[in-house]
Amino acid sequence: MQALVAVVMGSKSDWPTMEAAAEIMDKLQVPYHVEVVSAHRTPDKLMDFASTAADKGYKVIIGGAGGAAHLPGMIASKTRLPVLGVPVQSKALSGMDSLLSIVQMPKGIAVGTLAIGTAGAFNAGLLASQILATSDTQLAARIDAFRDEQTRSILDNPDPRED
Ligand SMILES: Nc1c(C(=O)O)ncn1[C@@H]1O[C@H](COP(=O)(O)O)[C@@H](O)[C@H]1O
Repeated sequence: MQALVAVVMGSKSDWPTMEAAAEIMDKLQVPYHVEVVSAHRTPDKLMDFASTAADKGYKVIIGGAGGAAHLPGMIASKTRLPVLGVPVQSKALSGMDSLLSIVQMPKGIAVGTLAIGTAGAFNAGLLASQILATSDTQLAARIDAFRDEQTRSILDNPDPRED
């Protein structure tokens, strides 16, 4: 099946965070592609990836990186596709470095920045799915069902002392 979302990350060490994006897209049946690409370590591959992403049929790109996280911004500089950036939690600065590297884009090149860590990765997968759902009514229905399920699980068990 044609992958509609590309999930790229700066290192294999980012996968334990970025797999949360895959988790929600699996649940919502959104086809995606996963690959390590680094602005710093594989700069030519990054430029090639970003400049051919739209021709490959991707509609949204999720980029996760930690530390000096230039990856999402550099991808955004070479593609018109929406880029969602996930700051991976770093050891030295707990992800504040990743967050600020991704969020402080200069005017004119946009990256949508999510929260630090797995919650941000999960929401990046969800937001990518919501973007695709603007032109896919079946996916929209699956997202509504996911949200209903989430709401119901809270309303059905509101006592904080019980699992
Ligand atoms: N921030 C970037 C980029 C980039 O922005 O291109 N490439 C790798 N990295 C990050 O370096 C961290 C440490 O990587 P290693 O664990 O491989 O040493 C990872 O979080 C990765 O995203």
